[in-house]
Amino acid sequence: MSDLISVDEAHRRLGEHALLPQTETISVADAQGRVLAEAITARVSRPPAAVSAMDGYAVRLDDVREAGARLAVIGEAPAGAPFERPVGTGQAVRIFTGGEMPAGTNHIVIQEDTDRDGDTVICRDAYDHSEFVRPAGLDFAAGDTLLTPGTRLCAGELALAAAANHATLPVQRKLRVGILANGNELKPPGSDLAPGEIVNSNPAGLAALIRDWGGEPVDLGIAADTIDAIRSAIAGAPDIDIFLPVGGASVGDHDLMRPAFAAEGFEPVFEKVAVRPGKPTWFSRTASKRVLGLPGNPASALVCAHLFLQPLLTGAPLPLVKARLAAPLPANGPREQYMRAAISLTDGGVVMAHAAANQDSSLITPFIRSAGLIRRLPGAPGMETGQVVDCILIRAPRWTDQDGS
Ligand SMILES: Nc1nc2c(c(=O)[nH]1)N[C@H]1C(S)=C(S)[C@@H](COP(=O)(O)OP(=O)(O)OC[C@H]3O[C@@H](n4cnc5c(N)ncnc54)[C@H](O)[C@@H]3O)O[C@H]1N2
Ligand code: MOO
Repeated sequence: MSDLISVDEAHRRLGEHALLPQTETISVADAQGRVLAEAITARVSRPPAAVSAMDGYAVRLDDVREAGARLAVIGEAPAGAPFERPVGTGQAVRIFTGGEMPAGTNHIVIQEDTDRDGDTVICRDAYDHSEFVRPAGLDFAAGDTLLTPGTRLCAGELALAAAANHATLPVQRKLRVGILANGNELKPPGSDLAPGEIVNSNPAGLAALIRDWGGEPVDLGIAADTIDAIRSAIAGAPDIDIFLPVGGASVGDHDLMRPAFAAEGFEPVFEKVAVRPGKPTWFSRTASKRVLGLPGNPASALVCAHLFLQPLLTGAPLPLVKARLAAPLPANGPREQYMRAAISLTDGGVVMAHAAANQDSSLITPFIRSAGLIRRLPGAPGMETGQVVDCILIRAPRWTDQDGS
């Protein structure tokens, strides 16, 4: 089980052991960014009846085929208060945007093209086809399936669900991801640091990514470098779906995360991945829980969260784009490599990737300039400026970025 597996094989095993989503029902007002669990069907038609698209007069088209028609105004139809009687030949109804078309009318003359003489409206122009009428169900009809399961709810989807007369929506319950740091050297941000101590910085970045991917981060704190300390942190967090231990993943005497989780009943699915950075990344499971072990090196932790936690949380393929290299790259070694890179646009609109000069796995600073990770397959030859590479987007590019080195 200690085999070094490829990134593709790791993805296959993650997919095989993905947690089945559970459903909860929440208010539309709280549903931004959530993932629909069931199809949403329209409870009403929109618009519910034919309505006017403009302020003006609802008329019979046949009455205004000649310029200068004089029609008797027999009532009003503002939005929300339909005019109930049928409209006959030679008659018109004053109507406002969103008002229902009265029975018998099939055309709107906008008010700018009319003159008013007491209860008579004079339509100055001639018309040969119906205008400014929105038919019933133009947007959607009652019973239409509007949204399918798996849809992420953004502005358009939320407006649509509300318009279809849904106050609540069935969504996937957020997976609770428990971030567990480990290391006697770690202290919370803001601490007075003694010699040898460093800041526990990885959870801050990982929690942000978990939220971006629709999960709920839970800070399980810092466990000391003993199996018992790690085991009690695991046992003390019973409502976690995915444990995310960070650090203690490698082969040193203080790398105790795997044995601690094994002692708590987690069975290994993979133990190492041929990826750079992040070779010690590991994944284990019980019947209802998963644990993705990330290396403690900050760049390894963030990159491997993108590569392996993201698909576990979103169930979606990684967001790949093609870009041209802004600078040459050396040949790659035997591990698949993901290089932090700025993503920018040339004046001509070509997407460019510029790998950070230093790819050391301890560095955090390159992430503030990097919107992408250039993917280099095992043994890939050196590449020249302008050649096309695959990049995983790790955040929306700021297209004004010009350089990432
Ligand atoms: N003899 C070998 N040594 C190492 C190997 C190997 O194969 N053989 N692998 C190296 C690789 S690759 C990586 S990556 C690291 C992984 O190390 P661990 O996951 O065991 O991480 P730690 O040793 O706990 O920490 C590494 C580094 O990161 C710092 N760290 C840890 N946690 C945090 C945190 N929450 N916030 C900020 N910084 C953190 C820690 O202080 C260390 O400096 O192992 C190599 N070694
Ligand atoms: O995998 Mo480690 O991340 O190479 O430093």
